Amino acid sequence: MAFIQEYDPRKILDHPDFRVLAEGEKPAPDANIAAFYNPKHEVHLVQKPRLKPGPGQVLVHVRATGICGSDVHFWKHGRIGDSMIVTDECGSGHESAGEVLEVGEGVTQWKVGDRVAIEAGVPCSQPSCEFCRTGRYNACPDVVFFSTPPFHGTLTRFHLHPAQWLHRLPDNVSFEEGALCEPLAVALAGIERSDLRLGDPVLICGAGPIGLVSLLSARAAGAEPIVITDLFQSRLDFAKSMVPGVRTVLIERGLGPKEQAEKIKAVADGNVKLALECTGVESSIHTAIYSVKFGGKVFIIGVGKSELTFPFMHLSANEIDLSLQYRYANQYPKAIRLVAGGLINLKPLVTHRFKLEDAVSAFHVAADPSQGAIKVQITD
Ligand SMILES: NC(=O)c1ccc[n+]([C@@H]2O[C@H](COP(=O)([O-])OP(=O)(O)OC[C@H]3O[C@@H](n4cnc5c(N)ncnc54)[C@H](O)[C@@H]3O)[C@@H](O)[C@H]2O)c1
Ligand SMILES: OC[C@H](O)C(O)[C@@H](O)CO
Ligand SMILES: [Zn+2]
Ligand SMILES: [Zn+2]
Repeated sequence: MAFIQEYDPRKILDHPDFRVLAEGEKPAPDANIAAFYNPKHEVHLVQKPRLKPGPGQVLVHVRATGICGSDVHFWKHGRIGDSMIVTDECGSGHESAGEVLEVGEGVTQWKVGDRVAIEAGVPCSQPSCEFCRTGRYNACPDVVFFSTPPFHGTLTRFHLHPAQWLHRLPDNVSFEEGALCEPLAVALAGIERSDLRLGDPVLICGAGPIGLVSLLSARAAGAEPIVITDLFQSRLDFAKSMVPGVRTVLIERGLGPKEQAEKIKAVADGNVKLALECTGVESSIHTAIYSVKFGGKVFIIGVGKSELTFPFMHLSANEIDLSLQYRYANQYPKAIRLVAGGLINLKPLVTHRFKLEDAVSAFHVAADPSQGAIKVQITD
C-alpha cells in the first residue's frame, strides 16, 4: 500500500485510496476517515489514504477536534471572503489535539504516545519571509492553514504535521481542552494586542465560543467590570454560568447602536475602556464604538462582510483606536500554560460530543442554533 508523506492536498484527492463513503457505510475501525465539505455544500465522511511521516514530520492520532464557525461557513457558503474558496473536496477542522503515533526522520522532540495540541497554521518559516522572521507568522503569505481550502483539515483520524508546530499537553490538560486552545489562541492574541490592563472596564460583544473564551481571558487578565452582549438570553446565561461576576446586556433588534450603547454604559457604570468585538456584525461594531470612552479602544476579533461603514467622526472626536486580529501567532504555549495553571477553565464550553464516525451529525448540530450548542467536539 502506498503511503503519503506530503501535505499537498492533491496527493490525497488523486490517490486511488481516497473516496467518499456512502451514507450509512461503516468504515473499518482503523480507516483514516475524515469529514470533508465540497463546492456542492455537502459535508460527508471520506476515507483517506494511509499516511507516513516524512523527515521532520509527526503522525498524530487526532483525539479531539472542535467544529469552528468557519468550518460550518465553508460547508454552507463555500467561501470566506475573496481568497478562501472551496473549489474541490476539502477536509474540515483546525481545533485539534491528539497523540503521537509515529515520528519521521530527524524528529527528536517527540516520541510515540506524547500528547499534543496541533497548531493548524503552519507558516513557511523561511528567513526570506519577513513575517516569519519577525515573529508575526500569522501574516506569512505561504502559510498552510489546515482546513482552509485547498488544505485538508485536522478533523480526521490520522494527521501528518511538522514536528515544530505541535505543542506538548501537560497531564492535567485533556485532549478536549487542548483542542479548545485554538479558539483560546484567537482570544489571547486579541487580548495581548489590545493592551488590556488590570482593572480596565471591558465590553465583550457576542457570547459565542470566541466571545466566551475572550470573557475567560479578560477575567483572567483582571478586567473589571466586564459586560457581555448577545442577541440570545441563553448565551448570556451561559456566559454567567462560566463567569458569575460578568454583567450582561441583551441586544434588542429594534434598538440602534447608540441606544444599545446607553444600556451598556448603564450596566458598566460608565463608558468602557476597551471593547472586544466578537461578532463581526456591523451594528455590533457600532455599538462597541459608542460604548468606549475617549481614548479607548475597539478591538475587532469578529469577521464579516468585505466592506462596512464606521461612525468616522465619533471615532475621530473621541480618539478611539480600532484594531483587528487575523488568527494568531505565538499564543499556543501561553494558552496551554493558562489552562494547565488553572487560570482559564475551558471545560464547560464543550456542550456536545460525537464520535468521528458521526462527524456529519456533529456538523448538523453545530449549524443549527436551535440545538443550543456552544462547542461541538468530535472525539476518537
Ligand atoms: N479574527 C480571527 O482570526 C478569527 C478567528 C476565529 C473566529 N473569528 C470570528 O469571530 C466571530 C465569533 O466567532 P464565534 O465562533 O464565537 O461565532 P458565533 O457565531 O458562534 O458567535 C457569535 C455570537 O454573536 C452573537 N451576535 C450576533 N449578532 C450580534 C449583535 N448584533 N450583538 C451582540 N451579539 C451578537 C450571536 O448570537 C452569537 O452568540 C466570528 O465572526 C468568527 O468568524 C475570527
Ligand atoms: O480559528 C481560525 C479561523 O477559523 C480561521 O482563520 C478561518 O476563519 C479561516 O481560515
Ligand atoms: Zn476557527
Ligand atoms: Zn513565511
